[in-house]
Amino acid sequence: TKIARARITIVDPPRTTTTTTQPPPVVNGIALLRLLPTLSKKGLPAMVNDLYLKFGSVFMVSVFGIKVTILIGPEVTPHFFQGLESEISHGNLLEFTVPMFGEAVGYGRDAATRIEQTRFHIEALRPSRLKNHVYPMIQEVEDYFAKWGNEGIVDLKLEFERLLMLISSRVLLGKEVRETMFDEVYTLFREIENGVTVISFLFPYLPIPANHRRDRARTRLTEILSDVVKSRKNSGRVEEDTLQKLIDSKYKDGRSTTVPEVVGLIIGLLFAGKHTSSHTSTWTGACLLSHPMFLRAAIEEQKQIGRKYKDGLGYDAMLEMDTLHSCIKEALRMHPPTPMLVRKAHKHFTVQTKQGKQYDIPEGHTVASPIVVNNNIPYIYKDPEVYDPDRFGPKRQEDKVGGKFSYTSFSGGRHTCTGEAYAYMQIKVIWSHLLSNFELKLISPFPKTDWSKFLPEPEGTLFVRYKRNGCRAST
Ligand code: HEM
Repeated sequence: TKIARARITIVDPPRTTTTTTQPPPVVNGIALLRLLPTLSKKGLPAMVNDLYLKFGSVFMVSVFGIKVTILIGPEVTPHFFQGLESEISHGNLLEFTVPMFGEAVGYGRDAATRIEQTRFHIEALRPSRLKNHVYPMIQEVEDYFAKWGNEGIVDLKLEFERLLMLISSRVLLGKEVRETMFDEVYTLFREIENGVTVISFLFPYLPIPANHRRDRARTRLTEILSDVVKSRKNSGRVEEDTLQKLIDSKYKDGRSTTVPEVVGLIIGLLFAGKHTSSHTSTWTGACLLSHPMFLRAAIEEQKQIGRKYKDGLGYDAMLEMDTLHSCIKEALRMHPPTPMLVRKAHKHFTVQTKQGKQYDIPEGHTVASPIVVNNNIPYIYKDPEVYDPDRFGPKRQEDKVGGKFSYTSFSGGRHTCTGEAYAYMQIKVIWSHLLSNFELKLISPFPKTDWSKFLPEPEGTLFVRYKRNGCRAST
């Protein structure tokens, strides 16, 4: 049985046949004020959904004096996702990352350099490179859960946060950090992460305590990582991790990456990959452990794959875990860690809705596409409020049938997530181990989403009772 959870339900807006281009409908201040109770009680997706129902898939709101055009659904988002950087880009919307990653990378640099640096990320995280990372991931996961007792109660959210950082430090940062400096790096990184708030997003350089703590933490983290990079460069020592790939990266003109660039690039990857994967692992657990039918199917798949790969699971085995993959993908559909994508339109463009209306989006507008609403459109996803991993199975493939940009948890087009394959791999390694080795029971209620966080997460704790397979429960 599928257990429906109380979530937003989106109905298709009425169909019209107008074809003349017009400006997007404007949501005025009064309409926004009327939705404040919805925002405080049900959160951002419910509020944007209400606007979608009323205004359709394209509308404009004014927030803090900034005009934001909202685009919802695959019909109106192709240009948003794949338009040229000169026509639509992040503009200065990611300025808040400069004090986090440093001025040597990303939005501290010009667009051409940034594009080359994105290529370094893409090459360092290529799925083919993942093969080398799977064994270290498995080792890290086995060592971690070996420390659990035969039975007990744990907060999975807390466990995953630490475990994901352990995996990242081994696979991304490398053995120097993992073996001798993990605790300090973990603490510093959390300080930088905690510095990401609505205020730091809007005013990244405001002299407030949170920004000071973030700056102090980055200075120290930069010192530590710079020493690691310099020591490798000086000694000629070469490792198998992602840090090494960034050290070995070269610009088109043959120039090597500098130490501050390598450090900024690796902090950027840590930031992009850690909280997203850790919250997705938690949501996957909450969804699976509250849906017995899918839990049984995922456990059965582990048994089958375990029988096939008797000598131990590796890269190929992980790729065969289609059921687990769908369970994670469905948790991500319903609980995307990045709920809203934003861009700046440098040139006006036109969109056409499913109903045939055409809108002109003016140059200079901030444009946003809410993943939380895109992923719940009922003409693409049947009963979108229901956790149903089978929707991605070979018979239904709802996201493929819905067309390009129907599933946007990893964004799409020009800025699609470079770490998607890596993310699935590490979450599968974790859940494959848990499902194969433990009986798990959810104790906490199904978590709500904490919308007060800049990057929303499962609210509170996620307590589960575990019992190691083959162990008798104590009385
Ligand atoms: C479940 C886990 C993850 C989710 C849901 C996720 C989601 C996203 C999204 C939505 C974007 C696009 C933002 C935009 O269009 O503005 C993005 C970008 C990115 N992600 Fe992920 N991500 C995940 C894990 C990871 C991991 C593990 C890494 C690396 C280790 C990573 C690296 C990146 C990078 C480098 C970008 C920037 C791409 C660009 O701007 O060109 N992500 N991610």
